[in-house]
Amino acid sequence: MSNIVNSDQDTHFFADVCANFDHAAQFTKHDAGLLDQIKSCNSVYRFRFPIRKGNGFEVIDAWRVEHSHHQSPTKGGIRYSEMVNEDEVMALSALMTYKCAIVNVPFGGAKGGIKINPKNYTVQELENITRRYTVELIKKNFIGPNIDVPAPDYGSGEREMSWIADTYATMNPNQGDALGCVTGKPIALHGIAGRREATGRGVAIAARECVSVAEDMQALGLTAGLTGKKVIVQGLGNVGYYSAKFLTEFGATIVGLCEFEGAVYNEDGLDFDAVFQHRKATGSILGFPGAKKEFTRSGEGLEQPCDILVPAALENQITGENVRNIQAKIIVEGANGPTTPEAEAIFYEKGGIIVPDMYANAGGVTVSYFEWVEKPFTRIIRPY
Ligand SMILES: NC(=O)C1=CN([C@@H]2O[C@H](COP(=O)(O)OP(=O)(O)OC[C@H]3O[C@@H](n4cnc5c(N)ncnc54)[C@H](OP(=O)(O)O)[C@@H]3O)[C@@H](O)[C@H]2O)C=CC1
Ligand SMILES: O=C(O)CCC(=O)C(=O)O
Repeated sequence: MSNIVNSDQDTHFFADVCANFDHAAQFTKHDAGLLDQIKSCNSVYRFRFPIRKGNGFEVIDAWRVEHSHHQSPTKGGIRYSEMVNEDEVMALSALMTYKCAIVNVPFGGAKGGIKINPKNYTVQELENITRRYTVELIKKNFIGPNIDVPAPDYGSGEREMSWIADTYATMNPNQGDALGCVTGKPIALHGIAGRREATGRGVAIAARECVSVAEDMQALGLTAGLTGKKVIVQGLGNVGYYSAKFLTEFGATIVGLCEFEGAVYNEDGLDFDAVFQHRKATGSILGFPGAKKEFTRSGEGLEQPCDILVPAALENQITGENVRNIQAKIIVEGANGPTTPEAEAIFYEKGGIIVPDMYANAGGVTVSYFEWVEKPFTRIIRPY
């Protein structure tokens, strides 16, 4: 059982992001109207389209939200998840605006969502869905190298980005920079070396910088530096896998890994890649031979002894309900919005440190900027 709570019935993610904004805004002298303008989502495009499935049709719900047009283009990933809803996409698009501002990349924030569980579709069906989604965005001017530039997010990756690039370039045959309509593309299709690893690498660097401050670590009863620090990572997808990889390279010990179906733990250390390969081969993180403990409730994995917890799956994972059981002293947010405001307040009361998402996971959009700024003025030569 996972502890996901972002269902259609429980959607306050955007309100949480706005509450954090209001909290920060009180320390500024900006006009209230201007702050309101910054906070709101500028454009919310909700649409539905049919695809053929089996002998019939299925209607897919989808979104693209452009939170802020203060910079062009707007930028942000596309989430493929059956739990996607409008509130979530709005919240994620707002986080993109603030994230881009923090790392000073010249984009407004945006985000997309396609309400499907990719595991329930064939590759052909996923391609159809992605291409149709792209066409819908083109029709409404919600995509383009200087308009709005998607990227990978939860449930999507290089393959989906290549379908988007190809669809956009096909429909804009005279646009020389068409491939700049999306980032996170495969290297062979004008992607950029390092984008795949970028978010996790950034998370690991953020953790390394955080623990380098000796006084802060002393206050937590820890020594400075990553060497010997015990880490639990939630999510073994793009962000979680590369966070674990680089944290290991920087000297930390991965003691726990949590996935949808459960969690594994070994206080002496887990080989994250062996766990990943085990999950790939068996379909489950459970049953990994190197684990000393395993939990069928994924959330229990978060509550095991460690110094640093890296939630790298979804929002609302550390809540008022489980935060008191979290033994980590530092949370480095790989996912967007993994800690609710209530949990955050309690964690700070306990004396913990949180390295926030919009800084910790900004490596992805930073390297996306490098990919985008190259703006390949290249036509795709197709054999058909
Ligand atoms: N990709 C990127 O560049 C960036 C991503 N992010 C954020 O990072 C987070 C993860 O994204 P990303 O790594 O790309 O997504 P992926 O789809 O690559 O991986 C997500 C992983 O988390 C697992 N998972 C889902 N829910 C749970 C749960 N409740 N408990 C444990 N594991 C779970 C998934 O399992 P399963 O394999 O079963 O689906 C999957 O392995 C999201 O919040 C995203 O917005 C932030 C910045 C950039
Ligand atoms: O690489 C990008 O443009 C966006 C990545 C993303 O969606 C995110 O940082 O949450």
